[in-house]
This record gives sequence, C-alpha cells and structure tokens, in this order.
Amino acid sequence: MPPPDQALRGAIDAAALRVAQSKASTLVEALPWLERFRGALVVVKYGGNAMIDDALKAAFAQDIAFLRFAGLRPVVVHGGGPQIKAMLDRLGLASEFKGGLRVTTPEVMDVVRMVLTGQVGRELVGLLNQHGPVAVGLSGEDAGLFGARRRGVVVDGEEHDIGLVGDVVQVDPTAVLDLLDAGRIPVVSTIAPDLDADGQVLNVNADTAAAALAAALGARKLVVLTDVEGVYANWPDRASLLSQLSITRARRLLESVDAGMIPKLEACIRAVEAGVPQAHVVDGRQPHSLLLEVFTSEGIGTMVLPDREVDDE
Ligand SMILES: Nc1ncnc2c1ncn2[C@@H]1O[C@H](COP(=O)(O)OP(=O)(O)O)[C@@H](O)[C@H]1O
Ligand SMILES: CC(=O)N[C@@H](CCC(=O)OP(=O)(O)O)C(=O)O
Repeated sequence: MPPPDQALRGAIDAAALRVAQSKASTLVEALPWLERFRGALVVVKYGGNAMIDDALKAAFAQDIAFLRFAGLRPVVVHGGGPQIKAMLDRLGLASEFKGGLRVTTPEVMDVVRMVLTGQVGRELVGLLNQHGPVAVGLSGEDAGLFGARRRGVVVDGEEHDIGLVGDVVQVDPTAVLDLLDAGRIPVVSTIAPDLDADGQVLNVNADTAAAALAAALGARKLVVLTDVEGVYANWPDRASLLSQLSITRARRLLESVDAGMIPKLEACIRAVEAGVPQAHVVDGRQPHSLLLEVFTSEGIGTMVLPDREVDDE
C-alpha cells in the first residue's frame, strides 16, 4: 500500500487527467462543426433582454470573437427594447406597444435612434474590440444598408397606426460585405430610412431586420438570442419546448404565441423561406449559448427548417 499522501497525490493526478481529457473531447467534438462552418456567414440577433447583465454581455462578445477567429463570418444585429424603455423613463416619456411593436412618435424616434445606434451599438462594439480591433458599428442608414416602408399592426382584427415604425423592404448589403471581406465584424442597429419620405427614419423591430439582412446576405444561419429557452408549442408549459420546427408549423404557431415571440417566429420563417438553411431561437441568458448552438452535436434551443427537412405535421 502506498503511504496516504502518495495515494492522495495519485488520486489528484487522475482527477486532473480526467478534467484535461474532458476539455480535449469538448474541443474534438467541435471539429466537424468547425469544418462545416468554416467561412460561413452567420447572422446573430442579440435581443435587448439578453444583454441586461454585464457577465452575459462579455460572454456574448467572447462567443462572437470565437466565431470570427474560428474562421466564420459573424454579423451582429442588435435590439435594445429594455434600454430604450429605460431612457424613455428617464426622460419621462411613456413606452407603449401594440402587437409587439413600439408605438413610435417623432419624439420617441429620436430616443430609439440615440439609444440603439449611440449607446447599445457602441457598447457592443467596445466589448467585441476587447478581443482585437475587429468590430465596426453601422446603422441601417449607413451606405443605403436598409430601406423601409411604414407599417401598421392589426390587433383583434383592427388596424392600428403605430407611427414611425417600418418594415425593411430593401437591403443593400455591400457595406456589410466590404467589412466582412476586410475581416471585420459588422454590428448593425436597426434604424432605417423611410423610402417614402426623404430624411425621415423609421424604427424597425430588430428580429425582422435581422431576417431581412440574413436573407440578403445569403447567410448559412440566423441565430436569434432571446430570454427564453426556445419556442414552446404550448407556452408557458415548460414540457412543450420544441427542438425543431417546420415553416408550416411555425406559421401555425404564430396564431397562438404571445407578442414577444411573434417577430422572432416571423423572422425565422422569413429567413428560411428566403433560402437561409436554418434559423434558431436560443436562450441568450445562458452564457455561451451561441457556441453551444454552433459547435455541439445536440445544438440548443429551437431550430426552424424548411418543411422537407422536418416531419412535425
Ligand atoms: N410559444 C412561446 N415560446 C417561447 N416564448 C414565448 C412564446 N410565446 C410568448 N413567448 C414570450 O416571448 C418572449 C420573448 O420575447 P422578448 O421578451 O420580446 O425578447 P427579446 O427582448 O429577446 O426580443 C419570452 O420571454 C416569452 O415570454
Ligand atoms: C418597432 C419596434 O418595436 N422596435 C424595437 C427596436 C428594438 C428591438 O427590436 O429590441 P429587442 O430585440 O430588444 O426587442 C423597439 O423600439 O423596442
């Protein structure tokens, strides 16, 4: 029998070896995904509710930097709903939503533009650039990236005017592609010029803008990071989380999901219909969820696919 201190040292060495082997197997598990997605353009929508915590924001920046240094081409489209609300509160202005979209008066539009492009976008660019001088912020106004038209919403069969809110109807991705070709990470805020009124800008929901951009860029993936594990068939029944979802079923689910999930599902449907092979709704409250989605066999959250690739009818 070895003396007790030697036995203890042996046990510690064996445990350390197991930890090292498990780290190595995590890296090896990523290999097929690194091969498959090398050079792939991935659009990541980062929702405002998934960026309320500093540690989570730092983990998100690490994940995006990881994708970039692993040879993918990530494009970040960010939201900022809670951050806009906080600024409106400070200014004594009300936040009002209809059908999941912010009612946007000219006064609110100024705040939305200031917070998304001047505050949230800047902060993300700063966090990403801690990993190297790669991130560049731009808004839908820059280099004709987005063109939008005003839209209303229908609630309980009734059409409502919600002010300066638009849908992206035109995308010129040249500026984003130029940045990607230069090895940069574009960070996009979703303010868009109104195609029908010179000099006017519109507030665009970040999920739908991300889908339009993913489609125009011919992205390999759209990943929507949010504050829930994925899409539930019977929200809020936690046992009904869906790992895969066809376009047809996603469209049917639109009739039963609540406000926040509607633009996300619409975004996934729009992107996949436009030829993006897969769109994901993933829990941004879980640190490194983006890496788990891209580089592990199980993936996480809900994946929306063309009908021919999933039988869920
Ligand atoms: N079927 C559903 N599955 C998942 N979440 C749902 C569903 N229906 C409604 N939701 C709600 O949608 C929310 C996500 O939207 P939201 O809070 O606006 O996110 P973000 O700020 O990331 O854009 C969830 O937190 C949940 O409350
Ligand atoms: C028209 C509309 O509702 N625009 C959104 C834009 C920001 C956004 O989409 O932010 P999240 O992704 O954090 O929800 C808003 O004003 O809140």
